[in-house]
Amino acid sequence: MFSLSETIQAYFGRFSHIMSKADITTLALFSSVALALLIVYRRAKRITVSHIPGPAPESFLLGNLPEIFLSQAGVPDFKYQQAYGDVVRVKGPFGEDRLLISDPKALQYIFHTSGTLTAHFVLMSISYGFLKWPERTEISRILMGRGLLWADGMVLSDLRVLHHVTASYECNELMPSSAPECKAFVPIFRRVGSESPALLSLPSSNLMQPLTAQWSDILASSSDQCAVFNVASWLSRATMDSIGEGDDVLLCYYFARYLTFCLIAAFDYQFGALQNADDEFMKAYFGLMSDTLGSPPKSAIFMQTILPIWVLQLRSRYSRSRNLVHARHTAELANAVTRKLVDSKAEALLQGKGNKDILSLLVKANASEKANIRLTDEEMLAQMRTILLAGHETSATTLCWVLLELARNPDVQKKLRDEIRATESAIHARGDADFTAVDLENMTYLSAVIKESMRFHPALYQNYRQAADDNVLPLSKPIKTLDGNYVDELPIPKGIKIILSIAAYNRNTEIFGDDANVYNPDRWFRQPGEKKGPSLGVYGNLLTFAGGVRVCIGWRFALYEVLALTVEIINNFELLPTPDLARLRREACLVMLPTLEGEQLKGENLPLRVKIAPRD
Ligand code: HEM
Repeated sequence: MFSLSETIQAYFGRFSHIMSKADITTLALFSSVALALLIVYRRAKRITVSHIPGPAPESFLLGNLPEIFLSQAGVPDFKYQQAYGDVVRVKGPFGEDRLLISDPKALQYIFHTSGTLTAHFVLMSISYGFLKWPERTEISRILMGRGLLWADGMVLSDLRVLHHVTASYECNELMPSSAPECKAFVPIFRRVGSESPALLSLPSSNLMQPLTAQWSDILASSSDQCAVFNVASWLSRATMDSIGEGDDVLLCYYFARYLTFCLIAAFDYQFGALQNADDEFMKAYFGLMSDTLGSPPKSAIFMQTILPIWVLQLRSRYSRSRNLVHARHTAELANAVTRKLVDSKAEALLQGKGNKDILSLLVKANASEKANIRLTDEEMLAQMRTILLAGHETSATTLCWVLLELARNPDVQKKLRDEIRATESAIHARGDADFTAVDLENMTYLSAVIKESMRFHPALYQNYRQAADDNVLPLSKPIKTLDGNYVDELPIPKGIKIILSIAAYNRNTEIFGDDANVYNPDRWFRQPGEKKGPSLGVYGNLLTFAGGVRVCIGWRFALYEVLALTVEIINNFELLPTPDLARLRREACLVMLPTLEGEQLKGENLPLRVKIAPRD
């Protein structure tokens, strides 16, 4: 082996006929030093995450995490975006560098490009460059068990779910790109919301009293035909009932992580949540998120961030802290409900009365499998609990924010009601009794209101990912680094934790216009040419349902549910703001829940004044 200076000397030795030996040695030494300096300089100039501007940490121990996890949802995201742009360096514990990203191209890379979904016969494999934060998946495990939201990486149970579901379905039924399965559920959403006699006569063993009928009764008995409702509580129960309903395959769809397919919501079960607000199961679910995840103490943020997962697991199993006791109690109730369902499906199958809902299919497929590849009880229940929570809390919250904006913007509310009633007249004129999925889709102002509300108030405001390997993020526009240079791509190290800000992306002015920070449904009628940026989300290019290989599996279901319930409520009622809204918070507890300042522990609260909407 030659040293660097010997190599250089050997090279310059070729010129010995024109240079003395001393000159060659000096030149070789000089070149070695220059080369070494160049390497050091290039290293120093190499852009790393620490060169990216960001807020000063609150403390060395916790960095910026208290502000990020204790503020109202989206508030730090918007603040950092304004001050530092769409890629922000934030600090974790002990000075660790993290990123908060709302840059469209970087997000597209993380959500879409870095993940691929490959079909091999009936199996699908997913390679995925950004995994979930382990401490966040532990939260999913506590709330929902080892289901779809929890899983990451090559999880055996995915293979099993995939196997069972594909064994039960024709492949084309699993891809609801035209969404016929979801549309088929519009009558159920309408029934949950409505008082239409035609729909009430749908066969049902335990028919709940619909939401509008109950509101109408309460208003009729009040002296001024007006009442203040905690709309959040009502909607939470209405969407729980929607999830529980359904006689057929609800929605189905692809995967999650490396291998998977789908899961489904048709439980073929009626929770009766609207009818019975005191139901123990419903009471446990109501307030679960705000109680277990809202405003965590700093010590909890610290522990969650630095403790190994097995310690967190022990803590969640044995801790006597109120929020963890609540989470365990809800898990037990949910397991009991879903276990009963599984047993009743198994019994029905034995008697040859099997239904076509997903649970029946799973039970059937599972029973016919060899023992070593059967879904365990725990796996089966976890998938069902995931659908229960992911499907009900998000839709209920979204509806809350839709109704809040309608109460705050009476012009928008009136315009929407006019469109709904004009459509209703057309439906009656053609001899039909009720809105169909196509009627809902064709209401352009309704669609603009829902898109705008989902843009402005995404129920899930952040996603949390960690780079599986060293990687390079492409950027939509160059970033000015702390030392004054510009970079148009950002190298990131393996393991770096990234917050994908759905809330901040949804307010990106380059994509949604200079007035992106204003609620304005009319923006959706602007020329499409005005929108720029890569294709990211499944609905209006919003990130509200995430995107790519881990997109929300229930987005179409949720969309029809929100459309149908909004139509039902606005057609029948006028919504007005109350003075309490001055205390309204966007509570950051994984899902962005409405709560009132000073009463966060009471759970979701959206107090709106409700009147019957007069007809001409
Ligand atoms: C407006 C309502 C909804 C919103 C805003 C929403 C949003 C989201 C988002 C942002 C994700 C990605 C989460 C992550 O990767 O960490 C997600 C995943 C998921 N959603 Fe939804 N969702 C809604 C309704 C539903 C419904 C109705 C269901 C079921 C019936 C559902 C089931 C799921 C499941 C199982 C996942 C996990 C997918 C995976 O990780 O592979 N969601 N949802």
